[in-house]
Amino acid sequence: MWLYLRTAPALRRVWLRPTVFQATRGRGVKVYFSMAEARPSYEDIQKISDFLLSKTKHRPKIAVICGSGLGGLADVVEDQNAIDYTEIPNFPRSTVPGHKGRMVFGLLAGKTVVCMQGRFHPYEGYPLWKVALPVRVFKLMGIETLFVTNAAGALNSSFNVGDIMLMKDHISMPGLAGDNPLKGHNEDRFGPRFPAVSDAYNSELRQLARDIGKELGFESFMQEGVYVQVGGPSYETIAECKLLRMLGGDCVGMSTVPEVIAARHCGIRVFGMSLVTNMVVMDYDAKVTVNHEEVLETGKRRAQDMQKLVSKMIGQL
Ligand SMILES: O=P(O)(O)O[C@H]1O[C@H](CO)[C@@H](O)[C@H]1O
Ligand SMILES: Nc1nc2[nH]cnc2c(=O)[nH]1
Repeated sequence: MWLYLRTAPALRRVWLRPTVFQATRGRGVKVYFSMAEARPSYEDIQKISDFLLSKTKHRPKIAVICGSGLGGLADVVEDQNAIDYTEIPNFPRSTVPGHKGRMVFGLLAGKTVVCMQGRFHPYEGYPLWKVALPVRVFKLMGIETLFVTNAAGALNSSFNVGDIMLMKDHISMPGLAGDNPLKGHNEDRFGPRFPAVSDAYNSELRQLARDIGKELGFESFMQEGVYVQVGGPSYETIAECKLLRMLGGDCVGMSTVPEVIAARHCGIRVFGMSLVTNMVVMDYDAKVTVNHEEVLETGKRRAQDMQKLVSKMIGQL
């Protein structure tokens, strides 16, 4: 059963699920309803894609999702058309400092791109399908390659603040606990019910990053490793950090994996990169704690190098 609610700024369609049936003596059956926001259909996502393409002459095949404090890349896009998320119908809003909340179309290193200057996170209250929604919009726009960046804490003690880690794999804590952006009805027009993600991070793009990193003299601060996605927004306890390191994680953050899973599901190839903005706290005697200001500050310091690496890679695609 559908219920239509008028909420700012739009009319929202809410699916009412009958959840509890309770027999009442002599009075038939009582039905209780719980509310869940309806997922957009393929056609709804097509409308978002058409809306965006109607606002720009650019027709990108490459998309970039910028992490916390790493949106500067979108500012150097040339001949740009920027669309605020608040203008896009049925699109989430950015609520986190360091995420401007704009979709920027234009040219980077001579290639047509679209950059998301700000991503969505589960801790903002968004379900995983909504966090990954922009990737499906990208698919219907014609995107073939996705670059994802994020700010992350290093679990690997041989890493340093300011290192760039090429993502070779991930561990999704929400995924292992049963939450996944693909949970629920599978839309076959995007991809199969059971997609493989053992090859999620494209090895040729990783090799290109290594080669370009070498050319740029970045070898001393380039790493490769496994990103662990946690729910946040609280940072990890010391015991959690020790556990995640034992599981094989090199960096930890609160994002990226939902977008990567949705991208691989619909056949978009992915390159992922983490900027180490802090070392996680592993010592009970430590006097330091992690904070978002430090995360954004490190982002600023290393942003230029990350931008150089990403634009050179895009230039060579
Ligand atoms: O992953 P991005 O969006 O780069 O941001 C990272 O930094 C924030 C915490 O400081 C969290 O949102 C974490 O996921
Ligand atoms: N979960 C998590 N996310 C981060 N983003 C940047 N640093 C961190 C961190 O230490 N932990």
